[in-house]
Amino acid sequence: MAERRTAIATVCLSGTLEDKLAAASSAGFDGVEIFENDLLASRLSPAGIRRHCADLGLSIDLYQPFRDFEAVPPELLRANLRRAERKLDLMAELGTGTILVCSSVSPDAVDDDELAAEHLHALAELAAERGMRIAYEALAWGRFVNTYQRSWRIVRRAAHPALGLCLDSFHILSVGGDPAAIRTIPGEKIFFVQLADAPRLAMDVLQWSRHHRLFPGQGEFDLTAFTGHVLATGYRGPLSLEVFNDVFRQADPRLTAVDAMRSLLALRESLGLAELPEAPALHGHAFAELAAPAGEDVGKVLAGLGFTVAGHHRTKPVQLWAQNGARVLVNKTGERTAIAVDSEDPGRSARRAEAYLAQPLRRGREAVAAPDSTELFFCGGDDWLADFEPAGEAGRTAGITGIDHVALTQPFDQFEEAALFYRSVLGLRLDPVVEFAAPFGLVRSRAAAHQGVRLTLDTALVRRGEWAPAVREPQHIAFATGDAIASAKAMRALGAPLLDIPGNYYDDLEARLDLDPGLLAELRAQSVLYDRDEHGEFLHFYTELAGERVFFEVVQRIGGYRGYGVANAPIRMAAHRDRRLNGR
Ligand SMILES: O=C(O)c1ccc(O)c(O)c1
Ligand SMILES: [Mg+2]
Repeated sequence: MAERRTAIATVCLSGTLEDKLAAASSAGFDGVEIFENDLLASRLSPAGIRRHCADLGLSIDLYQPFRDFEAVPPELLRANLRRAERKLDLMAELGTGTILVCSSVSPDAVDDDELAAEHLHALAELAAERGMRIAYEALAWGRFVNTYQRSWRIVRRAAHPALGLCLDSFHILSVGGDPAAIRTIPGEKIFFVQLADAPRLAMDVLQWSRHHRLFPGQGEFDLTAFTGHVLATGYRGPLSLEVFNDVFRQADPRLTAVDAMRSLLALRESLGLAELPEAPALHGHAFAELAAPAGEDVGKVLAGLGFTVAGHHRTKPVQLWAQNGARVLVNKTGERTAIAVDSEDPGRSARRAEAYLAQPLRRGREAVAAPDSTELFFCGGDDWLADFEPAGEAGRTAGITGIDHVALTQPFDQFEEAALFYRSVLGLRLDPVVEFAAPFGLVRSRAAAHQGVRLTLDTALVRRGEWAPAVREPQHIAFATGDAIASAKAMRALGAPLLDIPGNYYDDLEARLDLDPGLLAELRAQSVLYDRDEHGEFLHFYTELAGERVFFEVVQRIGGYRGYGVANAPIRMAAHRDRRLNGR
């Protein structure tokens, strides 16, 4: 597998053909599929594109798509063969040997496999004369040929050495096709393989395919099983990504190409085929670091939550606040947000992150940049405490035991990438994507957790305009307590600015969940929110914003509750907004 070639279709990336090729090359792809529209709009001649790709170290593995060719009346066949000859000539200039032919969607096509095979045979003859090959792909919305089984029957019937299949995971998995039967196809008849994932959406399959595909591991299809079936046939060609996605189409292609390559690395690892440093065991969060520009009194809020200053960084204006196992760094330069995990082997964690194309950071400790530029530190136990001059402030406490999770607001364009990044680099498990209607628009959220490390990723679903207050939603840290009600009381006594929750919320809790009246009264009195799932219960409350961007949450997990109280997030957001506007 180390020698397995990787490719990416130019349609995955934003920009002109030159932008796309530069991005694919710098992310380390071996080859590209050139999408016809990218070539048509380019000022480079086909021979010029060939030279440009060679300079970039890219092979051109496929030219595509050629549409509506087969099973048509004779006069149309003549026109289609003529059209095909021009494209085969173009491919000779491009220096590529394989063209993708999509199954027909034309109203002129007829439902006749014999005729389709005959026509594809004629096309394969033209290709063979030039030493080229035809890869026939069944589109999920093909007029008559819409499964790979049917395209395979036609290819078998045509029985031409220059005619084979293109298998595209989307067309197979979107419509519930059984990929296991791929194993019955001889590998040498599979001429090309295109990989795409997608979220499960109940919608027209063409729209789904053209707008919502994702890179492997970012959606809900089982690309590991699919690719396993393909490789079992002895297929020797490249693993190529073909992802039509509205966000990727407008995002920086250099970032998208790295994301794409990371998805292939993760896929290979899931197949046991990649030589990557294994993810070391994690032991929860070591610390979280908040950017607190001068004038934002994060310290005052932390003191109210029962934290004390436990140290001062030896060289930087960074304070260490602690309460039992919860450690927060407050960075007065206001420069960065960082998360730090406690790793069994920080060096290996960093090597793995770099193998997964994370940007290493020179921070004196093992650290890399995540896609949203959050800094990710790998600590070994309490080794990092050596960077701090201890400050033996007296220990008050309000019941916090550690960091439960860190919520990271993601730039819209980086949401899918971030989930794949944290999953592959840290070995976190991803929860399904959830969406909720917040006061200022839809929010998409996804949690990633493993071995005591929990992150939630959020993004506004639609770019926001002037009205919405929080284009950059605040980041927040959630602390764990064994008793949320007791912690809330203790924190109020310490002067913590806890967020007030409206009475309507508690009336609804009462209606929906028939809670014990005593518990409900306590929740209401302390502005503690409540949720439950099939595993347990969740009590949580928030502070007001400390400055523009930072607030804290305190959570109590009872039983095996697995969630994050997402259903309550709109209540929190409205309350923060209310506070900001009315000073209440
Ligand atoms: O959406 C399409 O038309 C289209 C074209 C070429 C492909 O390889 C494909 O999977 C889809
Ligand atoms: Mg395809």
